[in-house]
Amino acid sequence: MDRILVLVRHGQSEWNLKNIFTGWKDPDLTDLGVEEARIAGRRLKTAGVGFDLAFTSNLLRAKRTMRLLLDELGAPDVPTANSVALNERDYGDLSGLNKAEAVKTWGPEQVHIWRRSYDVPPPGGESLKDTVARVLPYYCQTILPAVLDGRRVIVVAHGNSLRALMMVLDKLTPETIPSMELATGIPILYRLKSDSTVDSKEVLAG
Ligand SMILES: O=C(O)[C@@H](CO)OP(=O)(O)O
Repeated sequence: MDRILVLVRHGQSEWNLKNIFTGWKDPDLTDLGVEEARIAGRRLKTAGVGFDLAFTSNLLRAKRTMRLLLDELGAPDVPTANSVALNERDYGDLSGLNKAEAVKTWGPEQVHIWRRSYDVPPPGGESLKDTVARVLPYYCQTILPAVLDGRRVIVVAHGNSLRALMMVLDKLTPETIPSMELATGIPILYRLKSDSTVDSKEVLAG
C-alpha cells in the first residue's frame, strides 16, 4: 500500500517579498507566489502524484496556494480541510515589522534567535517548540491516520509549521532544526512505512 504525504510551503506572499514578519497576519500571494503554486501543481502532475485528501491552514496564502495547485493538477474537487493548527508560527509583537529594521533595532543575534531557535519565543509570540505542540496533535490525530489508511495526502502550510512537522519526519532535533530552511512552492514527497516513519523522501524541485 502507498502511504503518500506531500508537504508544500505556500508560494511567495506580499510580505515575504517585502521582508516583513508575517506569522498570523494574512497577506495574499504575489504574482510570483501564484506562479509558484501553479508550478508546484504541474510538478506533481508530471510526477504522477494525485491526492485523496488535502489539509491547509486558515491563512489566505496557504489556502490560495492549495486551490491553485489542485486546479493545475486537474483535481479541484479533492476534499480540503482548514485548521489553525497548521497556521504559521505566531510572531507576536514582531508581526508586521520589517526583518532588516528588526536587525537594526535588536541586532542580528537576537533576531536570529527569535527566528530560528527552538524554544525562545519572540515577544508575545510562539517559539518553534510551541508551534510543534499544536501541529503534532493535529498531525497524529487527523493527518497521519489518513496516510496510514492509504489515502494520498497533501499539506500546504507555512515555513515554521512545516519545520515543526519535518522535525518528526526527518528526525531533526532542537540542535539540528535551526539550520533547516524551506523554499516556497517546492513539493516534498514522502512515502511512509506502516510504522509511520519515512520510507523515502523526494524534493520535486524541477
Ligand atoms: O514571517 C514569517 O511568518 C516567517 C515565514 O515567512 O518568517 P521566518 O522565515 O523569519 O520564520
